[in-house]
Amino acid sequence: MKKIAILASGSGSNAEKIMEYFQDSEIAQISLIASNKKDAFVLERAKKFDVPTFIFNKADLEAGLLTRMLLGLEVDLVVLAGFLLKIPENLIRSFPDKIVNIHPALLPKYGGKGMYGMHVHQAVKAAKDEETGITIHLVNENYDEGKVVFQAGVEVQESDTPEDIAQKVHELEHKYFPNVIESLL
Ligand SMILES: Nc1nc2c(c(=O)[nH]1)N[C@@H](CN(C=O)c1ccc(C(=O)N[C@@H](CCC(=O)O)C(=O)O)cc1)CN2
Ligand SMILES: NCC(=O)N[C@@H]1O[C@H](COP(=O)([O-])[O-])[C@@H](O)[C@H]1O
Repeated sequence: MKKIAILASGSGSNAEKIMEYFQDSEIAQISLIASNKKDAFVLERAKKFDVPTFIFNKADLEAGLLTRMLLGLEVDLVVLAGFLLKIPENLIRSFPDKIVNIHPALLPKYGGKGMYGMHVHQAVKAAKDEETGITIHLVNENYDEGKVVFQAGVEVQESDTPEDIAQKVHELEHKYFPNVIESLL
């Protein structure tokens, strides 16, 4: 049975879809949901699925505390699902090509520092792009520059608000992320 840990900083709708997907799986289990925000709603979602949770801060992350926990749990894949801190070298070195992130745009467009959540959809709207989408990629030391493993696009209408765009992107994320995660195990 493969073990998956999810890191998330916010609501956790992607984390919930992943927990649902693997709930009765014989291939993998969600061993941990970890967050850097003690009030993140993802922690409530974890309780519904009886998934253990762990709260940490940026100093813990950079000191290797989370890395040691994930190694101790013998996690096979680390999934970033709306996680908003930079993954440090100590974690990347311990899980080479085993950390995967979902980004709410078609990288390399709209990536890098500051490009997260609604900031991304606002930028797509401001640019009057006719398409956006999702990118699922392996994580390296820089934001949004790791190897792309999957992309999917969706049309943006002129009348779409950033919130409409966010909804369309979330639908893509929920549809594809669990399957792509399974393909990486
Ligand atoms: N080493 C890596 N760490 C992380 C990556 C990555 O590709 N390599 N992806 C991000 C997720 N992400 C985009 O997909 C992303 C998240 C957050 C930011 C950002 O600018 N964060 C702010 C802090 C925000 C906060 O603390 O609320 C910042 O760094 O100033 C950019 C991209 C996860 N980690
Ligand atoms: N750059 C990172 C980033 O913006 N990640 C995005 O945060 C959202 C989390 O939603 P969720 O908490 O409902 O899963 C998702 O749209 C994800 O792509």
